[in-house]
Amino acid sequence: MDKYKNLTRNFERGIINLNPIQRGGILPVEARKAVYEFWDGYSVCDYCGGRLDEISTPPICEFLEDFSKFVNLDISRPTHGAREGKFIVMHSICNEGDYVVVDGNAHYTTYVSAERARLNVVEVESEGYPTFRINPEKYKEVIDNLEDKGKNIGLILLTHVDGNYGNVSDAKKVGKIAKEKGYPFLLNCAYSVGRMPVDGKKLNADFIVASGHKSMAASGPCGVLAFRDEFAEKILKTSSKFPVKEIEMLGCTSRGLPIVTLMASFPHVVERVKRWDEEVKKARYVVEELEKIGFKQLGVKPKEHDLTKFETPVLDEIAKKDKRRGFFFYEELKKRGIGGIKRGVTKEIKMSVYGLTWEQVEYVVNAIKEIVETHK
Ligand SMILES: Cc1ncc(COP(=O)(O)O)c(C=O)c1O
Repeated sequence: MDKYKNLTRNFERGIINLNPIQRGGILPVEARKAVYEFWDGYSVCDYCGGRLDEISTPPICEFLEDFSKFVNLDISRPTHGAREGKFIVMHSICNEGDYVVVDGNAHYTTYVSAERARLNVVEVESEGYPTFRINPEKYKEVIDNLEDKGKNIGLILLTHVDGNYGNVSDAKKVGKIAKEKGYPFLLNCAYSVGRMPVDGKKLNADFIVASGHKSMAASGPCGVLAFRDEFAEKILKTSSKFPVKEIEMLGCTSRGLPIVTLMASFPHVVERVKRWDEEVKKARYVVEELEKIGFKQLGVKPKEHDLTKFETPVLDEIAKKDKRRGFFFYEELKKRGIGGIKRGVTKEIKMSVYGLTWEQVEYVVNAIKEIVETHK
């Protein structure tokens, strides 16, 4: 039992963390304070009248209304994350064996959600190396092809910002195609809602899934599913035996600390998305500076999102000579108080400077330049 004593994160405090999946989930002070109030199990259930989304102390009910306005859709429900939101939509609005059309950059959780809902998945391939761009027109081709074969299409899904290249896809166009063809359209906003402004109706989305721990400054796991009124009947169907309980939510989803941090961070998140242009400038600055030392940005150029993937042949060359091999980069960064880059990997790296101050961004860029210059 000793292994459970004094659990620590084993991640340096105060380190600048460049891991893209973690940068959007850092809690502001207000949310950290809420942790101390709500750390017990079922801590949001003190005044529950039977359903999570109707709780007003703490203000979950109002939060869901505020969130719907934030993403400009009609109804919202808490989830445990983006993946659970995708599964709920697939399971409630599709029929077993239906086809889901997804982009070639879709996250693995899109595929496992579809599998769990017993659906088939067809991909719209990206344009491949080096941009990996998703061409909205290709959705039309894939849909036509499925229709010609007499297949039932249940859902069109697009990853708004993918987790590999940080490409911002043209949701509005894909949504328009889905609408013209008469299919519901789900936008996976795990990497967008909470970082950048997202307007569901403007983007022609019927459903948006968001991730609290990835992009809304919340503890994991939590997220939100927002959708249009017309899908309420299917998504919010209640149990015949327990008429107050929504089946797709298994009664209640996030019922403790994570949803509290999501709410406590919400004002901070609402403010930070207004500064999105500045975050994009930071990402472009990083690309401009690191391409000077031989890094090559993959994905669409110029950057429109903080998640940035580089090919790094220069690091690979150094790794061949350095006795620490691929680990030299991680170790040199660590010495300089920087973490979050995968250990031992030198061919390609993924990073983000989202939410760092300009001073920190410059520090990171200079540290990487110095490591390369002094080791090559
Ligand atoms: C594009 C994308 N969608 C979904 C997810 C999963 O989000 P969650 O953990 O909230 O289910 C990720 C995680 O990396 C992602 O990159």
